[in-house]
Amino acid sequence: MTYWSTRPVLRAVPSTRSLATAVSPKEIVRIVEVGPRDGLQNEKAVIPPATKIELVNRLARAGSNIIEAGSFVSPKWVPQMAGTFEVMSKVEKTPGVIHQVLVPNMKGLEGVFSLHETHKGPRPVDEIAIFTAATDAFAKANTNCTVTESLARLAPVTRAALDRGLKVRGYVSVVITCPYSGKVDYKRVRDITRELFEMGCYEVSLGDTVGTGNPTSVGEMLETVMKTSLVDKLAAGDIFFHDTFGMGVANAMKAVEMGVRTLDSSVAGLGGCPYSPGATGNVATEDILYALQDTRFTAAGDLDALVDVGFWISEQLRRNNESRVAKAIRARRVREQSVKAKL
Ligand SMILES: CC(C)(COP(=O)([O-])OP(=O)([O-])OC[C@H]1O[C@@H](n2cnc3c(N)ncnc32)[C@H](O)[C@@H]1OP(=O)([O-])[O-])[C@@H](O)C(=O)NCCC(=O)NCCSC(=O)C[C@@](C)(O)CC(=O)[O-]
Repeated sequence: MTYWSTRPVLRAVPSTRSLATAVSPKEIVRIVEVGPRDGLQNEKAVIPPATKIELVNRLARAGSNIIEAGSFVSPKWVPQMAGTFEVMSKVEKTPGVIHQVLVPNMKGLEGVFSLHETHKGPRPVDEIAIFTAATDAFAKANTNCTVTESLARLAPVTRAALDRGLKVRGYVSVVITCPYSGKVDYKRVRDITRELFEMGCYEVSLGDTVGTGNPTSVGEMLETVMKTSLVDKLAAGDIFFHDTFGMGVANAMKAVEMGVRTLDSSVAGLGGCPYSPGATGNVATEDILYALQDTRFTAAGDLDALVDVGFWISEQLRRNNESRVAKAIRARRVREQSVKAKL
């Protein structure tokens, strides 16, 4: 069978075809690879900067073209993210690959500025991501302040980043369920999303941080959020699924069906969130790429190469690879090799 090696990369319509026979070009779904940040931040093992750099570079070589590579947060709060300055200063800059980092406050942004001032060559950071939550309880656990306080803290960070030519992406956590205060009011998600857009974010990622959502609740949440004047922008926005209940791929496909054109995922299903007890890893990038195959959508990334990256990083972390697609592909490779050996 050849479908394992089908590469879900951009496919152009050959110009020699007549209009009558031309295949419609596929619509692009952007994939933000968050494994090196949201993934590694919640793994028990703290890996050295050299391994993180290798991960980011291997992902780029495997075709990931938007990579969240680290975060400039307090190492006391998230020790796994210590060393992001070094990681970003040594990551290979490949044309066409966007490197993003998470920033919680002005101190974090100053870290990015100082990296850019001292770095020789192209700027290592193309975009920053700021984050807040849909509930005060989660915002306090994650950033030691309420949602309103976090938005007030993030507004000047966004302005300063935009002034220096850095694009800004926003995250809203716990858009379905909060691990501390239960079911979330989707109107609150809508209002916070709107504030992030008004602040200057070009895209807002809606995180089902606990991973309790299913296609029905995700659909209801998206419908509420899309009932604003910002429907177009949200359609260009994205949604971020943790896979605690195994609904990650189904939820992602539901979001795509509803017009969302960016998805966040982690190679090998790395990660979770340190302030979200019980949350498992993110939906695996390999699983999303597989689900998008044979649809009218296409996304960057070489599935076979990403499977290799996923097994490599899982080995470094001494953890299991949580991508079901990756495990199935590896099992198939083993079978094919043993058949060949017998010939
Ligand atoms: C926001 C703070 C800093 C507030 O934490 P705080 O304790 O209120 O901050 P503070 O201003 O009082 O500072 C405390 C100490 O941290 C230092 N500090 C302060 N800022 C920085 C910084 N940027 N970089 C490095 N150090 C910093 C600061 O210098 C000081 O050091 P000390 O004087 O004690 O030695 C803290 O709560 C924090 O770092 N939180 C980050 C939590 C985090 O990274 N969570 C995971 C990311 S969010 C997520 O994963 C969800 C998402 C986005 O993926 C979507 C989803 O799935 O839901």
